[in-house]
Amino acid sequence: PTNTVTTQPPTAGFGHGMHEIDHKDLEFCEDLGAGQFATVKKAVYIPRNQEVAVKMLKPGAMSEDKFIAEAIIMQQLQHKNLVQLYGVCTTRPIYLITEFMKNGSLRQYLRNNDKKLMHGPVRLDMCIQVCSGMVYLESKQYLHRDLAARNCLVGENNQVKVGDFGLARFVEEGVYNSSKGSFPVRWAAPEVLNFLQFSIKSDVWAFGVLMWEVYTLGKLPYFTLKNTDVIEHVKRTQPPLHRPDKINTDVYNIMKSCWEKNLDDRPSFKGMFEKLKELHPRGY
Ligand SMILES: CN(C)c1ccc2c(c1)CCN(c1cccc(-c3cc(Nc4ccc(C(=O)N5CCOCC5)cn4)c(=O)n(C)c3)c1CO)C2=O
Repeated sequence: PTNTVTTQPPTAGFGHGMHEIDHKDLEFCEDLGAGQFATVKKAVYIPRNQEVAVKMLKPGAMSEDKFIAEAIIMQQLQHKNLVQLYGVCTTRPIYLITEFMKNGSLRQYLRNNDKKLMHGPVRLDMCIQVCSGMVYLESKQYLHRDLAARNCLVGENNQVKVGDFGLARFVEEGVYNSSKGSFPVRWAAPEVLNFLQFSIKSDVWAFGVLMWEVYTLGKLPYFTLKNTDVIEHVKRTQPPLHRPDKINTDVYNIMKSCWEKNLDDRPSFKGMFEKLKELHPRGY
């Protein structure tokens, strides 16, 4: 029932429990880019003099009402490896105010910093951080639905966080699978390609592809194939992606386990997290 009085749980807002942020409390700085669904600007949240990112949903790209309702749940998802949603401006255009990550998307970071990322531990550490954020979402039975290096962000000293979790649900019908062919086929599990069957196990499949992106320093999965051929390839090729150079066999085995055809044979994020931590030289 919506009419019960609930004491606001401690939210990730700016501490005052409200999830509504007023436009006038934001001082905008430079553009951070425009995704398919939103344009994002850097800003300062004046009352706390805090750097934030402001995501302005592109009108029509996402159903705004559904999103506002979801924002309250998203704001309560709090973990050091999830980009924190601080609050929303519900007056149109809808703004989402999130934590600012100074080094942008993980995919860009991998491609722009390949020199210093060449040695193993850093790449394994990045996979462990993403896995840690996904262990938390798994524990909350919250699906990402579009896990990929482009949807993760990098902060100070190689800190990696999972972003835009759950937003895929609010993309207006037809935007994802529109003629623009923007559906993330290269990260999609067979049951998603066949039946759009999303589950934590399809997020696990995507995590395996993300690990491959990290170890290839941001290569496009199946870069020799075009989207339509990827669908056929994934259905009949096991493992779907070749072994990246200079990867530890145990790490590659974990990556391959994400791509089991039968989703029940794929590991949990919790299970992978434990195994990945054991493989890290500095130990966790
Ligand atoms: C439905 N799905 C899956 C969605 C929905 C929205 C979005 C995405 C997926 C993912 C893409 N995206 C999006 C679009 C634009 C910005 C952000 C985006 C970019 C940030 N940070 C930065 C920092 C620096 C730079 C930069 O310019 N450089 C160049 C110099 O070297 C350092 C990096 C870019 N972004 C940031 O902190 N947040 C929270 C979001 C984001 C991430 O949020 C979205 O807004």
